[in-house]
Amino acid sequence: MDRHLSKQLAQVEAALNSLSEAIENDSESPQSLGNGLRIEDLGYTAFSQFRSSLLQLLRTPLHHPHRPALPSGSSSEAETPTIRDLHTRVQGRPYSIPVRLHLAHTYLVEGYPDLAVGEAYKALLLVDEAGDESGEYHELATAALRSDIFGIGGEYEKKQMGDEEDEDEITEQAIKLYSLASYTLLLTSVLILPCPQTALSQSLIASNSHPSCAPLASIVKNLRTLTNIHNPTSSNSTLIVNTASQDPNTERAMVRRELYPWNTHEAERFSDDALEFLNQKLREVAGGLVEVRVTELPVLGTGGTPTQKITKQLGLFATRDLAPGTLLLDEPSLLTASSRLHDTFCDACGISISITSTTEPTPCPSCDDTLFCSPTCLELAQNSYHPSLCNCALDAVARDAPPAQAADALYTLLVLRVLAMAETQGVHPLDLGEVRFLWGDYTNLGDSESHNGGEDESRAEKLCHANGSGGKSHITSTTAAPAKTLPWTFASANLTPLHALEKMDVNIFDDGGRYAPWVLNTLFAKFRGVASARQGSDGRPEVGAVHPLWCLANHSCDPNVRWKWEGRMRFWVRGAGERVVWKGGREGNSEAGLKKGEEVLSHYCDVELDVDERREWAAGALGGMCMCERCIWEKARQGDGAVGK
Ligand SMILES: C[S@@+](CC[C@H](N)C(=O)[O-])C[C@H]1O[C@@H](n2cnc3c(N)ncnc32)[C@H](O)[C@@H]1O
Repeated sequence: MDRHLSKQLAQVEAALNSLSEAIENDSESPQSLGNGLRIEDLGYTAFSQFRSSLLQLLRTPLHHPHRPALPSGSSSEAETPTIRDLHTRVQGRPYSIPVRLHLAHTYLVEGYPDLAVGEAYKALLLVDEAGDESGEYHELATAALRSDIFGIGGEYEKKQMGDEEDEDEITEQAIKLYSLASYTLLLTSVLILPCPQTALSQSLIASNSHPSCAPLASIVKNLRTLTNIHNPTSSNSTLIVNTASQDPNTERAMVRRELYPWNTHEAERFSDDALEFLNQKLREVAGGLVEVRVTELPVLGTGGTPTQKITKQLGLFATRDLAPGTLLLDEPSLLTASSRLHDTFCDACGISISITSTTEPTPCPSCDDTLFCSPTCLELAQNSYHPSLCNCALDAVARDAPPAQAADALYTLLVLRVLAMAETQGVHPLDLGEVRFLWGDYTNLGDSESHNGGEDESRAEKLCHANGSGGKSHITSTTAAPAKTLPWTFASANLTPLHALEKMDVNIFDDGGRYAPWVLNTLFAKFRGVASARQGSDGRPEVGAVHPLWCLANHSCDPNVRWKWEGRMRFWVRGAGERVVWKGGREGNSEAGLKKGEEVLSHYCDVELDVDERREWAAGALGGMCMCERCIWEKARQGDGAVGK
C-alpha cells in the first residue's frame, strides 16, 4: 500500500481510538466529551471490553486481507456472553441500545464485522428513535434507555450523581454517548471489511450530528483524503467522486459464508426425513421419474487439477430408464424477481407477459401496478407473499440497476421476496420450504464430511461448543483466517432490507430475530449458490429465480438433459443427436436417453463455449474449475494442440 494511504489509515485508526477513549473516560479526562457521564454507568457495562478489543483490532492494519478473528478482550471467559446469549438478550430487550452494542462488538471481535455493522446500525436507529419525539418507536426506545440508565441493571444511580439530577438531562447525555459509541463500532466495522466509502459517508452523517466532536472531524478529514474524494467549495456542494473511487451503496466487501454456529434453522439435508420431503416434492413436479440422493462430488480447486477431496452433496437421479425427449421435471416457483421497472413480467412466476398468450394477464385488485400472467398466479401470490407487499410502494427498490450491478440487484430482490413470504406466511425466512433445503456453499463445513446437523437446540449447542473448543464437528475448526466468499454491501445487507421491512410494516427491532443480519447473509449465501437468471436482449440479467428442486441437479459440460425456463422450469432428456460434440474430435456421449440410476446432469454455463471460457463462467457457481470428463479431455487435447481439429 502506498505510504500516503498508510499514513491516512493510521490517522483514522488513531482518531477512532481517541473517540473510544473519549466515550469511556469521565469528565476529568482531556479527551472528555464534557458530559460527566461514563458509558459504563449507562448500561453498556462491556464497553471497556470493546475498548481493549478495539486496540487489538487497530493494531492489525485495517486493509489486511486475511485479518484474523481476534480473541475477546475480556479478562474472564466465564463472564463473556456468547453470541447466542446475546441474541437471546436482544430478543428479550429489543429496544435496548447497550444490549445491541454489546452484540455488535462481540460479532466484531469474533471476526464478523459485517454482522457488527448490522447491529451497530440498528443501535443508531434506536438512538434516533430515542431522540426524536415523533419517532414511531420513541416511547419504547426511551423506556428502554431509562431502564438501562436508572432501572434494574442500570448502574447510574449507584454513582456520584444525586437524586436531584435531572433525569431528562442525563438521558439526553446518554443518547449522545450511545450515538458516539454506535458510530465507533459502525466505523470500525466498515473499515475492517474494508469499505472506506461507506465509512466516509457514515462518518459525515456522524459528524453532522456531533459537530464539536474532534475525533470524528479527524476521521472525516482523513477518510476524505483516503478515498480521494474532494469537496471543492462548501459543505453543501455535491461531492465529486474520483473515478477510481466507488459509490458507498455499491461498494463491496467479501465476508464469511458460513453455516453460523448458532443457526438452528438449517435442515439436516442428508437425513431420511429430508430426502423423503424432497422426494415427495419431486413426485409432485416430476411424476416420480427422478429422485434426490446423496452423492459425492470432487472439491474443485482454482487450478486445473483435482484437489483429491470429495464433498458429500445432493444430486438428482433417474428412477427408471427414460427415453430421449421425456419431460422429467416441470417446476413452478414463486421465488422470482424482476430487475426491470417497466417491462412486464408476471410478478409471481416471472414469465414475460408478452410471450404468454394462453392466459389472461391479471392485475392485483388492490394495487393495479402489480401484474400476474393468470388468475392462478394471482391466487398463488396472495397465499404466498403478495399481501405483505400490496400497496407498499416498493416497486422501484433495486430495479433498473446499472449493468454492472444488475446481477447483485437480482439477489437482493430475491431476498426481499423471501422476507415478504416469511411475513405473509408467519414463518421464519430460513424455515420456508423454498429456502430450507437449499445448498448454501458454506465454507466452514468439512470437505469430506457430511453436512448432517440436526434441527434442535442440542445441535446448535453442540456446534457452538465444537466450533470454539475444537471438538469433533463437521464445522471446520481452524486457526487459518476464515475464507471470505460472500459478496456484501452495506446497502444490500442493511439499508435495502430494512427499508423494505419498514414498508411492509414490520417492527425491525422486535422481530424475534427473524430478520437479523446473519439471517439475511444466510439467504444471500443460499441464493448465490442456486439462483438462475435470464438475460434480456441487452445482455443484462432481467429475471432471477430459485427453483428448489431443479437446483438439486449437478453440472456437467456434457449434460444429459436440456432445460428451459418460461414461468416453469422444465428438464427434458437429451437424445443422442442433442448431446454436445466435444471439441477436439471426440463424439462425446452418444448414449440416447437416461438409464435407471444415472445422475441427471444439467449445465450452469453455455456448453458451446471453449473449455477455458466454460470454466471461467461456471467457476462461481461451481466453487472452482470444472473437472467434468469433457473439460479434462478437452483441456488435455488443448495441450496437444489438437482442439479445433
Ligand atoms: C446448484 S447446487 C447443485 C446441488 C447441490 N449438489 C446440492 O447438494 O444441493 C451447485 C453446487 O453443487 C456442486 N456441484 C455441482 N456440479 C458439480 C460438479 N460437476 N463438480 C463439482 N461440484 C459440483 C458445487 O458445490 C456447486 O456449488
